[in-house]
Parts: sequence; structure tokens; C-alpha cells
Amino acid sequence: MASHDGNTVFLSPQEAERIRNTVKDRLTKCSEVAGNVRETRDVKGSISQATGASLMADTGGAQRETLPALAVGQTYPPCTASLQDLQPMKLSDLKMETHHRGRKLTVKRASPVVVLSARSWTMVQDQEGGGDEIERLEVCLHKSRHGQDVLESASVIVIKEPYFTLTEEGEATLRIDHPSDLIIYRKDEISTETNDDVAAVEKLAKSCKDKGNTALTKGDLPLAHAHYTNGLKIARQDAVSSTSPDLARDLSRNRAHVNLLLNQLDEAIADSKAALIGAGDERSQELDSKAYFRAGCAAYNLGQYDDAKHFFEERLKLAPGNKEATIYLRNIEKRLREQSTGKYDLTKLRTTLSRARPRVDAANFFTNTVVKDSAGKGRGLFAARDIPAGDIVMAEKAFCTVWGFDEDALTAMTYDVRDDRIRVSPVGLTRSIVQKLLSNPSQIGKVMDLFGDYQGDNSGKDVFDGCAVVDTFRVHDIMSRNAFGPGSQFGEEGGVQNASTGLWIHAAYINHSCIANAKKEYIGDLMVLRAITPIKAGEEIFHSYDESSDYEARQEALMTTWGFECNCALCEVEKEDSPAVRKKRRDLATEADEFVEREHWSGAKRITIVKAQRLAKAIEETYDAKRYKEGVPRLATRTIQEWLAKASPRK
Ligand SMILES: C[S@@+](CC[C@H](N)C(=O)[O-])C[C@H]1O[C@@H](n2cnc3c(N)ncnc32)[C@H](O)[C@@H]1O
Repeated sequence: MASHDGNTVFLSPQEAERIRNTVKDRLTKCSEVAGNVRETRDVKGSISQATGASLMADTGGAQRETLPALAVGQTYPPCTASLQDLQPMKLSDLKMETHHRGRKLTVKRASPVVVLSARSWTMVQDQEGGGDEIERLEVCLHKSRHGQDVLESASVIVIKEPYFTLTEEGEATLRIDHPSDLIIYRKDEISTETNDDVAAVEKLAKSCKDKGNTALTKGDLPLAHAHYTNGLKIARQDAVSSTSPDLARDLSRNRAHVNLLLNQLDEAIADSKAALIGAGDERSQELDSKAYFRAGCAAYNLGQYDDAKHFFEERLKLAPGNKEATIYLRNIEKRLREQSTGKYDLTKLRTTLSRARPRVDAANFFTNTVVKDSAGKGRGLFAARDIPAGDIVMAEKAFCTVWGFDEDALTAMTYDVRDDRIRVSPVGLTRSIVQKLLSNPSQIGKVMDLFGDYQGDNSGKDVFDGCAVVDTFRVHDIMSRNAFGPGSQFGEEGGVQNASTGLWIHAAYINHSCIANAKKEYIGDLMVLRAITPIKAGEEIFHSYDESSDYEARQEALMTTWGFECNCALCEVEKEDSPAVRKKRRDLATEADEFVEREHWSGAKRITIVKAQRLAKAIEETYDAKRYKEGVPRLATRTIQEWLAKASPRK
């Protein structure tokens, strides 16, 4: 197991080798068995194996991982076929190391679930007539949805285009990487049988609504959603919708409420609109005003302030003087102002923050900037007008953040088979982004447009057969090249394992330069980027991805985390320094760091200040003035100069 300290994870060469070998051995075994017939498992033995492992996991036994190791880079696309176009198969049809394209497997859970930090697994049997066969099913990373373990909550499981492979220990397993490949049905969910008797069908839809309401009262939101969805499928059939149109509207209105609570905002808006009656009687107006309110809240949470304004205005028309709508409309005016002017009350925003409320209520401000191609760097962000130093270049609320103290936080050692590198990855962020996209398919395109090494099949479609499909591997790669850390704002403990991370989509277009013209700060999940030099219209905006003053350390970080070699003016000059000069500078910079840590600037004695001045001079002297011209920063002097500026401000 890796140990960690501060921002570094120490992996002994043996541990790194072990991780590499485990992954490589698995790949070799997989290729050896590819296409082989599956070996039958002993039913009783398999169930008792899973039961034992589940007990061990529950009691925090041997299987609990603190920093799990995951292999990445073995990509394959998610299933995009509709369920009815897939041909059924049985466990006995499975072939080793095979993606069963065009097939679907319907199974039921046959054992307790073994819940581990990065995955869950259980034993499954064919749903129909499958008493003799049993197989292992593993869900990697995306093992929970809406706070429930998907395998634990499932009774019947449909696996689209099942992938049958080996675990790292060499055991055969069905493996789910893309959550959209897994469809689960819970025991208490009723099926939508077809029936020609309209009255009977209507009764069925009503019972779905009642069951949904009961589940909602009990706080089981996913079950309430499933019941309303079943009810809607029936109530939207022509025979029912022509005789009882209000049934579908009621179901939609109720589902809109559940969707809002589940943060499924796209569907909350669609449901609210579908619930509108548009009649003039008092009851209809009351119901419509409710629907408009739900649509307004969902649009507001999506940052669609113009739409939200429309929905709340409609609510006010139907319910004049409504307090909630009035407050929302007042807030929308503020958001629209922030969006167009970039003027924020940052002091006030800061006062609203706490661990319990780490996100701010603020709009994005993008109008100063535009995304364009940047020679040799893919795309970049450019100034759309002159921006004076100190002004806000852009401000953006995170698309997704995972705070170090969140339950969703999960850090793993990832070994990427493509570049043979082991990294520490905030895989909890990938998981949260995927969940958010599945819940809000309208956002998929924006995230998938970001830069990532793996491009997937790029079909351009995100919703297939009414279901959102998200390629987990693409999201992982996008997260790796675009995520930033909002710092430890809420007293999070130090260390990479507890680091907070997030994705800011517009800011993700900003390229790196060691001589940056903009600097970011965070207020909760709001990233505020300010110009640190005047930026002319048309100029590219840069911030620094890594601020190490040491050339080698910076290049290594930029290559490992971001996959490029920086050739900004500073790197070009630093590259020419001799190894001896670089070493001397590095040693002096370390001395400066230690000095600053040891000596507080306030009340510093004259002799201490003189020491600092000498240290600053010694670092300065490692820079050749002929080559380090005006405008090329001497990064190693920064720490000590900042100390000196505070300790002797008159100097
Ligand atoms: C956060 S994204 C920036 C936007 C990206 N250029 C795009 O086309 O979407 C980070 C990626 O941009 C590229 N990049 C950023 N700064 C660069 C630089 N100074 N030189 C070369 N590539 C750079 C690298 O591929 C890096 O992994």
C-alpha cells in the first residue's frame, strides 16, 4: 500500500512494480483465454464465497482498500443499442474475454453484495430457469446511484452487451464499466404489462401513482421515480391519455418533484411542462402554478436564468404575490446582472460559505472571453476585449466539485497501460461527473467537447433509445486533463487523498504558461480568474497549471499530469541553464522555503531581514541577467521576495 505525506504519494519501486505486473499479468491471461467457453461454477460454493467476502467487507476486514489501485486505458465503448434490439443470451452462452455485442443478459442476484470502496460484486443467476448456472458480476467505480449501491438495490439486472473477462486475481467475471450498460429493476417495481381493457390499464397507472406517492413519503426517491415512470408509460398510451389525460399530467407533476430532489433537472423541466393543464378553473391554475415553480427551480439550478425567469413569472401570474417566486425573481435579476457585467459581491459570497454549504449562488461571466484555436496547443481561451490588470477575466461555477470531506471523494492509484505511468487520480470526480451527466443529458455535449486523450466513438449522439449513454473512459481522460483543485477552503486535511477537485468547463479551455497573464482564485465552487497584466483584445489567456520554481519539477508535472512539454519563454531560457546552476538554485529555493516557514515576517529582527536579503541576492545571482530579460520571471526568488515585501514594506 502506498503511503502519503502532503502532496506526495510514496510508492516504493517494488509496489509500483507489483501494480504494473498485476495489470500486465491480467492482460496476458485475458488474451490467452479470449474466446474460450466459460467454465461452470459450483452454485453453493460461489454463494458462500460471496457471503464470506461480503461479511469481511462489512466488518472492515482484509478487503477494505484505503487507496485502491485501478487500471485505466483499456477502453471500450458503451452499448448504444436499444434494449429491444438486443438478442437475449444466457450465462452458459458467455465466452471468455469477450464483449457480447448485440446481446443482453437478464439475471437476478443470488448472493449478498460485496461492497468495496471502488467496486461492488455479487453472484448472479439467469433470471429464468437458471438454477444450475451462477456467475460473478462486478460493477467498477460507478457502483452507486443516488446514494444506493446499484447491486444491493437490484433484484433483476439487465446487462447490455455484457463484457465477460477476468479480475486482477484471474477469476472470471462479468464486468460493468459504463453505468448505462446496466439496467436494474427493484423487487417492488411493478411491470408495465399490456392489457386491452382500458379500465384495467388505467387502474394500473393509478396504482403506480399511489405506489410512487408512498415511496416519496418514505423518502425512497429512486423507487418513487421508478413507479411514476412506469405509471407514465401506461398513462401516455393513446387509450388512456384520451380518456384520462389528467392521469399523465399528475404523474408528470409528481415525477417533476422527485426529479428536482434527485437533481435530474432536464427531466424535471420536461415533466413540469408536460404537466401543464392550461385551463382557467381554480384547481387547474393551482396545479399549473406548482408545475411552473418546479420548472423554474430546475432551470435556475441549471443556470438557465432566462428560462427560469419565464417560469417564475408564469407562476406569479397564476399565484399573484407568491413569496417564493418573488424571491427567486429577485435573485434571477442579480444572476443576470452578474452574467452580463461580471460584477459580483464577492465579500458577501464569502460569508455564505461553510463546509455544509460549499457552493455559492452566483452566475457565470464569460463575455470577456472566447474559445479559439491556439497554435500547437489545441484550443485556448482568448480575450474578447481589452482587460485591465486586476479585472475579472471570467468567473465560473464548477460543473462538478468533489470536496475532500465529501462522501463522494475517492482517490485511487491508477496505472495507465497506454503510457505505463502510475498516477494518483481523484476518480471520485470522474464518478460524480458521469452521474451528473446521466442525470442531465443536456450537459453531455459540453463535457465531451473538452480535450481528452481517448476520443471514444464520437458518434455525436448522447441519448439512445431515450436513455443517456456516457462513456466512462472518455470522462476519466477528460477529467485527467481538465480538472483543477479549488484548494483547501474549509479546513480539509492536507494530502492528495483529501484534496478537493472540480471541473470548470469554460476555464478548461485555458492553456498553461509559466509566464501567465491571469491568476485564479476560488470562492467555494466559483472560480474567479483575474488579469495580472493588462490583456489586449485577441490575446490568449494563460494561467499556470504548476507553479514550481524548479524547471525539472515543473516539466515533470506538466508532462505527467497534462501530457505536454512547456516551451514558453521562461522554459526556453531555463532549459539553457547548466545542471549545476539549476541545482544551486534548487538548493537555495529549498533554503528559502525553510526560512519562510521558520521565520515569521511580522516583527522580524534586522539581522533576520539581512539574512533574507542575502538569500534573495544569492538566488538572483543564479539568473544570468543577459538571458533573463525584462518580463521573464525569476520564479525561485518569489517566496523570499514576498516575505521581504511584508517584513520590510518600506524597502
Ligand atoms: C485544460 S486543457 C486546455 C485546453 C486544450 N488546449 C483544448 O484544446 O481543449 C489542457 C490541455 O491543453 C494542452 N495544453 C495546455 N497548455 C499547453 C501548452 N502551454 N503547450 C502545449 N499544450 C498545452 C495540453 O494538451 C493539456 O493537457
